[in-house]
Amino acid sequence: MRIRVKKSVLTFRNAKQKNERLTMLTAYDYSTAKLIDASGIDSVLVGDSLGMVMLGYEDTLSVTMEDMIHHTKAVSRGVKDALVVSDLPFMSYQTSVYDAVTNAGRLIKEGRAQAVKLEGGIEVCPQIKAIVEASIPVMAHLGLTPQSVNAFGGFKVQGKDEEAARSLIEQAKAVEAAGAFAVVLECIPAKLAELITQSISIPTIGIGAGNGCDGQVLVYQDMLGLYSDFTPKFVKRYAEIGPQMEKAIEKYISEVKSGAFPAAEHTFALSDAVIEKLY
Ligand SMILES: Nc1nc(=O)c2c([nH]1)NC[C@@H]1CN(c3ccc(C(=O)N[C@@H](CCC(=O)O)C(=O)O)cc3)CN21
Ligand SMILES: CC(C)C(=O)C(=O)O
Ligand SMILES: [Mg+2]
Repeated sequence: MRIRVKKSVLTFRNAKQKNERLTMLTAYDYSTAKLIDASGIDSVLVGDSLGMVMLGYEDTLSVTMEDMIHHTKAVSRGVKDALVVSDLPFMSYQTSVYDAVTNAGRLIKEGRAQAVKLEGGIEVCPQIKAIVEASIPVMAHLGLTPQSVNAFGGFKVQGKDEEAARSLIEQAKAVEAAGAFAVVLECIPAKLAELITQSISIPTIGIGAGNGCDGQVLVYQDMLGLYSDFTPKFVKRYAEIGPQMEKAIEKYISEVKSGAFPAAEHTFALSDAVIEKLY
């Protein structure tokens, strides 16, 4: 049996010191969160990617605080051991330090997350500092920050030239200094992610950032073959659950049509005495 231990920001701090890799997956609902937690994951992220994989939007920009709270509540009810981190959605923290602290507080108080994540570097350091001062742990997020999709002109790899690479190293140092307990590095060259990882003392969690990070995160639908709108290069498919679901559903349809389902064992009986009276 797996030994189960409640994870916290200390798990993240200790992991970097001990050079142990951290594991993180997204979850957006109770049943999936429960399953992922029971597998022994360190952290569950209620990502604003839910706008795409759960709600069918083309990007994450339409996701609201209400969406995030709704899904964070469900995930928190399913998780016992993992650290639950919840994304602050677009325009819930960019507008002001006040909005950032208020909305971070809602994800903790109403959603029952244990930490929040927000996108950006130096420009959001006042927000990171204020949220941390309110005793809410903050995970930062640099590189391909999807809430900037329109500024980037698409979901494009970041930090490819010298200037952009230097800037990302500075941004990582800045979010650490502002008090972030970890930082997601999304879609940046592996060598740059490695350099950033060596340059700061908080753990880096990579997605499309190579093997030199202190941990990894993926969207669970991507790694299980449950999402097919696009498959980024950084995704490894650990299972093909989507096609398995399709096969099972096709079988259900054909068995209902043929009358093979439900069988006797799926059926509730009426006693002969009652049947006799009714007929
Ligand atoms: N299902 C899902 N998985 C994710 O990883 C994810 C989301 N949704 N939604 C929010 C963001 C958006 N992400 C994305 C989306 C597309 C690419 C993509 O198409 N990347 C290209 C690279 C383009 C380039 O070369 O610059 C690729 O081929 O991987 C990457 C990250 C990551 N996040
Ligand atoms: C991909 C991860 C890092 C994320 O921010 C999300 O799922 O929203
Ligand atoms: Mg996100």
